[in-house]
Amino acid sequence: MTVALEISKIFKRFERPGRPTIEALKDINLTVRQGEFVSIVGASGSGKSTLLRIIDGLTPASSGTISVNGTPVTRPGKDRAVVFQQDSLLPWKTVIENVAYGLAINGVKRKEREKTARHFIDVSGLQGFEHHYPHQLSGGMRQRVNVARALAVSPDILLLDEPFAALDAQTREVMQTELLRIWEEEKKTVVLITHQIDEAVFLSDRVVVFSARPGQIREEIEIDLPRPRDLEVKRSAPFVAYVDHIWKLIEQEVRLGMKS
Ligand SMILES: Nc1ncnc2c1ncn2[C@@H]1O[C@H](COP(=O)(O)OP(=O)(O)OP(=O)(O)O)[C@@H](O)[C@H]1O
Repeated sequence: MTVALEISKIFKRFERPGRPTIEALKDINLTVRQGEFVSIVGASGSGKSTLLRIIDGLTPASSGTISVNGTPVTRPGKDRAVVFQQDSLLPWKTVIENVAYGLAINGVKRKEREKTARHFIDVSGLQGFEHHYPHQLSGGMRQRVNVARALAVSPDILLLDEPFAALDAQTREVMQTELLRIWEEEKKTVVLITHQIDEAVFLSDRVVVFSARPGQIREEIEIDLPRPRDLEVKRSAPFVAYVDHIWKLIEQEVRLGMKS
Protein backbone atom coordinates (compact mmCIF):
# COMPACT_ATOMS: atom_id res chain seq x y z
CA MET A 1 0.00 0.00 0.00
CA THR A 2 1.32 3.45 -0.92
CA VAL A 3 0.36 6.08 1.63
CA ALA A 4 -0.74 9.41 0.11
CA LEU A 5 -1.79 11.22 3.26
CA GLU A 6 -0.77 10.64 6.84
CA ILE A 7 -2.58 12.55 9.57
CA SER A 8 -0.91 12.05 12.90
CA LYS A 9 -2.03 13.23 16.35
CA ILE A 10 -3.68 16.41 15.09
CA PHE A 11 -5.09 18.71 17.76
CA LYS A 12 -6.57 22.12 16.98
CA ARG A 13 -7.56 24.74 19.50
CA PHE A 14 -8.83 28.19 18.55
CA GLU A 15 -7.61 30.64 21.19
CA ARG A 16 -9.96 33.61 21.50
CA PRO A 17 -8.82 36.58 23.60
CA GLY A 18 -11.20 37.09 26.55
CA ARG A 19 -13.37 34.13 25.51
CA PRO A 20 -13.14 30.39 26.12
CA THR A 21 -10.79 28.50 23.82
CA ILE A 22 -12.55 26.28 21.27
CA GLU A 23 -11.18 22.78 21.11
CA ALA A 24 -12.00 21.87 17.51
CA LEU A 25 -10.00 18.69 16.91
CA LYS A 26 -8.63 16.14 19.33
CA ASP A 27 -6.06 13.52 18.41
CA ILE A 28 -6.98 12.85 14.78
CA ASN A 29 -5.05 9.96 13.24
CA LEU A 30 -5.82 8.83 9.72
CA THR A 31 -3.91 7.18 6.91
CA VAL A 32 -5.21 7.53 3.35
CA ARG A 33 -3.72 5.33 0.67
CA GLN A 34 -2.94 6.50 -2.83
CA GLY A 35 -6.05 6.52 -5.00
CA GLU A 36 -8.39 6.03 -2.08
CA PHE A 37 -11.67 7.95 -1.80
CA VAL A 38 -12.32 8.86 1.82
CA SER A 39 -15.25 10.89 3.11
CA ILE A 40 -15.55 12.61 6.46
CA VAL A 41 -18.99 13.05 7.95
CA GLY A 42 -20.10 14.33 11.33
CA ALA A 43 -22.30 16.79 13.14
CA SER A 44 -22.09 20.47 12.35
CA GLY A 45 -19.15 22.07 14.16
CA SER A 46 -17.27 18.79 14.63
CA GLY A 47 -14.15 20.19 12.96
CA LYS A 48 -14.37 18.66 9.47
CA SER A 49 -13.61 21.85 7.56
CA THR A 50 -10.90 22.72 10.05
CA LEU A 51 -9.20 19.40 9.35
CA LEU A 52 -9.44 19.96 5.59
CA ARG A 53 -7.90 23.41 5.95
CA ILE A 54 -5.08 21.93 8.03
CA ILE A 55 -4.48 19.28 5.35
CA ASP A 56 -4.37 22.01 2.71
CA GLY A 57 -1.97 24.06 4.82
CA LEU A 58 -4.34 27.04 5.10
CA THR A 59 -4.66 26.67 8.89
CA PRO A 60 -1.89 25.46 11.21
CA ALA A 61 -2.60 22.62 13.62
CA SER A 62 -2.01 23.30 17.33
CA SER A 63 0.00 20.08 17.38
CA GLY A 64 0.52 16.97 15.31
CA THR A 65 1.69 16.43 11.76
CA ILE A 66 0.26 16.00 8.29
CA SER A 67 2.35 14.56 5.50
CA VAL A 68 1.59 14.15 1.82
CA ASN A 69 3.66 11.47 0.09
CA GLY A 70 5.99 11.55 3.06
CA THR A 71 6.56 15.33 3.00
CA PRO A 72 5.29 17.35 5.98
CA VAL A 73 2.66 19.97 5.14
CA THR A 74 3.49 23.51 6.25
CA ARG A 75 1.59 25.57 3.67
CA PRO A 76 -0.62 25.09 0.59
CA GLY A 77 1.23 23.28 -2.18
CA LYS A 78 0.89 21.95 -5.72
CA ASP A 79 0.37 18.44 -4.40
CA ARG A 80 -3.08 19.42 -3.03
CA ALA A 81 -6.09 21.21 -4.51
CA VAL A 82 -9.32 22.20 -2.78
CA VAL A 83 -12.85 22.69 -4.03
CA PHE A 84 -15.17 24.55 -1.67
CA GLN A 85 -18.97 24.67 -1.48
CA GLN A 86 -19.10 28.13 -2.99
CA ASP A 87 -17.48 28.28 -6.38
CA SER A 88 -14.42 30.49 -6.41
CA LEU A 89 -14.29 31.22 -10.13
CA LEU A 90 -12.99 34.50 -11.44
CA PRO A 91 -16.12 36.16 -12.92
CA TRP A 92 -14.17 38.10 -15.56
CA LYS A 93 -12.48 35.00 -16.95
CA THR A 94 -13.99 32.43 -19.29
CA VAL A 95 -14.31 28.73 -18.45
CA ILE A 96 -11.06 27.86 -20.20
CA GLU A 97 -9.23 30.76 -18.60
CA ASN A 98 -10.53 29.76 -15.17
CA VAL A 99 -9.50 26.14 -15.65
CA ALA A 100 -6.05 27.23 -16.85
CA TYR A 101 -5.62 29.83 -14.12
CA GLY A 102 -3.71 27.66 -11.63
CA LEU A 103 -1.41 26.53 -14.42
CA ALA A 104 -0.64 30.14 -15.32
CA ILE A 105 0.26 30.81 -11.69
CA ASN A 106 2.51 27.76 -11.77
CA GLY A 107 4.32 29.22 -14.80
CA VAL A 108 3.09 26.66 -17.36
CA LYS A 109 3.49 27.91 -20.96
CA ARG A 110 0.37 29.07 -22.83
CA LYS A 111 0.13 26.19 -25.34
CA GLU A 112 0.58 23.59 -22.63
CA ARG A 113 -1.94 25.40 -20.40
CA GLU A 114 -4.57 25.33 -23.12
CA LYS A 115 -3.98 21.67 -23.88
CA THR A 116 -4.31 20.68 -20.23
CA ALA A 117 -7.32 22.94 -19.67
CA ARG A 118 -9.06 21.46 -22.73
CA HIS A 119 -8.43 17.94 -21.43
CA PHE A 120 -10.06 18.69 -18.09
CA ILE A 121 -12.89 20.60 -19.75
CA ASP A 122 -13.59 17.40 -21.71
CA VAL A 123 -13.21 15.20 -18.63
CA SER A 124 -15.68 17.42 -16.77
CA GLY A 125 -18.26 17.44 -19.56
CA LEU A 126 -17.87 21.15 -20.30
CA GLN A 127 -17.22 20.89 -24.04
CA GLY A 128 -18.85 23.77 -25.88
CA PHE A 129 -18.72 26.07 -22.84
CA GLU A 130 -15.01 26.97 -23.05
CA HIS A 131 -15.69 30.62 -23.80
CA HIS A 132 -18.64 31.14 -21.49
CA TYR A 133 -18.29 33.30 -18.40
CA PRO A 134 -19.27 31.95 -14.94
CA HIS A 135 -22.51 33.99 -14.82
CA GLN A 136 -23.63 32.22 -18.01
CA LEU A 137 -23.44 28.80 -16.32
CA SER A 138 -25.70 26.91 -13.93
CA GLY A 139 -24.55 26.17 -10.37
CA GLY A 140 -23.74 22.57 -11.31
CA MET A 141 -21.66 23.66 -14.28
CA ARG A 142 -19.76 26.18 -12.20
CA GLN A 143 -18.85 23.42 -9.78
CA ARG A 144 -17.67 21.30 -12.72
CA VAL A 145 -15.39 24.18 -13.69
CA ASN A 146 -14.09 24.29 -10.11
CA VAL A 147 -13.37 20.57 -10.15
CA ALA A 148 -11.73 20.88 -13.60
CA ARG A 149 -9.58 23.75 -12.35
CA ALA A 150 -8.52 21.78 -9.28
CA LEU A 151 -7.63 18.74 -11.41
CA ALA A 152 -5.76 20.81 -14.02
CA VAL A 153 -2.88 21.57 -11.65
CA SER A 154 -2.38 17.83 -11.30
CA PRO A 155 -2.60 17.53 -7.52
CA ASP A 156 -1.91 14.22 -5.81
CA ILE A 157 -4.79 14.83 -3.44
CA LEU A 158 -8.12 16.44 -4.17
CA LEU A 159 -9.76 18.01 -1.10
CA LEU A 160 -13.49 18.58 -1.47
CA ASP A 161 -15.37 20.60 1.15
CA GLU A 162 -19.10 20.02 0.57
CA PRO A 163 -18.66 20.74 -3.14
CA PHE A 164 -22.25 19.92 -4.07
CA ALA A 165 -24.05 21.30 -1.02
CA ALA A 166 -25.40 24.33 -2.83
CA LEU A 167 -26.87 22.26 -5.67
CA ASP A 168 -30.40 20.88 -5.96
CA ALA A 169 -30.90 17.18 -5.25
CA GLN A 170 -31.01 16.03 -8.88
CA THR A 171 -27.97 18.03 -9.96
CA ARG A 172 -26.12 16.75 -6.92
CA GLU A 173 -26.77 13.14 -7.92
CA VAL A 174 -25.57 13.81 -11.45
CA MET A 175 -22.45 15.46 -10.05
CA GLN A 176 -21.80 12.48 -7.77
CA THR A 177 -21.75 10.08 -10.71
CA GLU A 178 -19.61 12.53 -12.70
CA LEU A 179 -17.16 12.79 -9.82
CA LEU A 180 -16.94 9.00 -9.59
CA ARG A 181 -16.26 8.73 -13.30
CA ILE A 182 -13.54 11.41 -13.12
CA TRP A 183 -12.03 9.76 -10.03
CA GLU A 184 -11.92 6.41 -11.80
CA GLU A 185 -10.27 7.98 -14.86
CA GLU A 186 -7.80 10.22 -13.05
CA LYS A 187 -7.02 7.89 -10.14
CA LYS A 188 -6.67 10.70 -7.61
CA THR A 189 -6.67 10.42 -3.86
CA VAL A 190 -9.79 12.21 -2.63
CA VAL A 191 -10.82 13.48 0.80
CA LEU A 192 -14.42 14.68 0.76
CA ILE A 193 -16.39 16.42 3.48
CA THR A 194 -20.11 16.11 3.22
CA HIS A 195 -23.29 16.33 5.25
CA GLN A 196 -24.99 13.92 2.87
CA ILE A 197 -24.50 10.43 4.26
CA ASP A 198 -25.74 8.77 1.07
CA GLU A 199 -23.23 10.82 -0.92
CA ALA A 200 -20.40 9.66 1.36
CA VAL A 201 -21.40 6.00 1.08
CA PHE A 202 -21.99 6.17 -2.67
CA LEU A 203 -18.62 7.70 -3.45
CA SER A 204 -16.24 6.33 -0.87
CA ASP A 205 -13.95 3.45 -0.14
CA ARG A 206 -14.09 4.49 3.49
CA VAL A 207 -16.27 6.81 5.54
CA VAL A 208 -14.83 8.45 8.64
CA VAL A 209 -17.39 9.54 11.23
CA PHE A 210 -16.43 12.41 13.52
CA SER A 211 -17.70 12.77 17.07
CA ALA A 212 -19.28 16.00 18.29
CA ARG A 213 -16.85 18.75 19.24
CA PRO A 214 -14.00 18.33 19.89
CA GLY A 215 -13.87 16.32 16.70
CA GLN A 216 -12.44 12.86 17.16
CA ILE A 217 -12.74 9.86 14.91
CA ARG A 218 -15.71 7.96 16.22
CA GLU A 219 -15.63 5.18 13.64
CA GLU A 220 -14.14 4.31 10.25
CA ILE A 221 -16.36 2.27 7.95
CA GLU A 222 -15.01 0.43 4.90
CA ILE A 223 -17.61 0.65 2.13
CA ASP A 224 -17.57 -2.74 0.54
CA LEU A 225 -19.78 -2.05 -2.48
CA PRO A 226 -18.67 -3.16 -5.95
CA ARG A 227 -17.26 -0.63 -8.40
CA PRO A 228 -17.94 0.91 -10.80
CA ARG A 229 -21.03 2.16 -8.99
CA ASP A 230 -24.12 3.75 -10.46
CA LEU A 231 -27.10 5.36 -8.76
CA GLU A 232 -28.92 1.99 -8.71
CA VAL A 233 -26.67 0.91 -5.86
CA LYS A 234 -28.40 3.45 -3.59
CA ARG A 235 -31.43 1.17 -3.56
CA SER A 236 -29.50 -1.95 -2.53
CA ALA A 237 -29.83 -3.42 0.96
CA PRO A 238 -26.11 -3.10 1.86
CA PHE A 239 -26.12 0.56 0.83
CA VAL A 240 -29.17 1.31 2.95
CA ALA A 241 -27.59 -0.55 5.89
CA TYR A 242 -24.39 1.55 5.65
CA VAL A 243 -26.40 4.79 5.54
CA ASP A 244 -28.54 3.67 8.46
CA HIS A 245 -25.51 2.74 10.57
CA ILE A 246 -23.73 6.05 9.92
CA TRP A 247 -26.93 8.00 10.44
CA LYS A 248 -27.36 6.44 13.90
CA LEU A 249 -23.76 7.24 14.86
CA ILE A 250 -24.18 10.88 13.87
CA GLU A 251 -27.54 11.13 15.58
CA GLN A 252 -25.96 9.94 18.84
CA GLU A 253 -23.21 12.52 18.44
CA VAL A 254 -25.68 15.33 17.74
CA ARG A 255 -27.59 14.39 20.91
CA LEU A 256 -24.37 14.27 22.94
CA GLY A 257 -23.36 17.64 21.49
CA MET A 258 -26.71 19.15 22.54
CA LYS A 259 -26.18 18.03 26.14
CA SER A 260 -22.66 19.46 26.46
N1 LIG B 1 -11.16 30.69 12.74
C1 LIG B 1 -11.86 30.22 13.77
N2 LIG B 1 -11.87 30.86 14.95
C2 LIG B 1 -12.57 30.39 16.00
N3 LIG B 1 -13.32 29.25 15.95
C3 LIG B 1 -13.35 28.58 14.81
C4 LIG B 1 -12.64 29.02 13.64
N4 LIG B 1 -12.87 28.13 12.64
C5 LIG B 1 -13.68 27.17 13.14
N5 LIG B 1 -13.97 27.45 14.44
C6 LIG B 1 -14.80 26.65 15.33
O1 LIG B 1 -14.28 25.33 15.33
C7 LIG B 1 -15.34 24.38 15.37
C8 LIG B 1 -15.23 23.45 14.16
O2 LIG B 1 -15.58 24.20 12.99
P1 LIG B 1 -15.60 23.54 11.53
O3 LIG B 1 -16.08 24.58 10.59
O4 LIG B 1 -14.30 22.91 11.26
O5 LIG B 1 -16.70 22.40 11.72
P2 LIG B 1 -17.46 21.56 10.60
O6 LIG B 1 -17.56 20.17 11.14
O7 LIG B 1 -16.81 21.74 9.30
O8 LIG B 1 -18.87 22.26 10.62
P3 LIG B 1 -20.01 22.33 9.47
O9 LIG B 1 -20.38 20.91 9.19
O10 LIG B 1 -21.10 23.10 10.10
O11 LIG B 1 -19.38 23.03 8.30
C9 LIG B 1 -16.64 25.18 15.40
O12 LIG B 1 -17.06 25.31 16.73
C10 LIG B 1 -16.23 26.53 14.83
O13 LIG B 1 -17.04 27.55 15.35
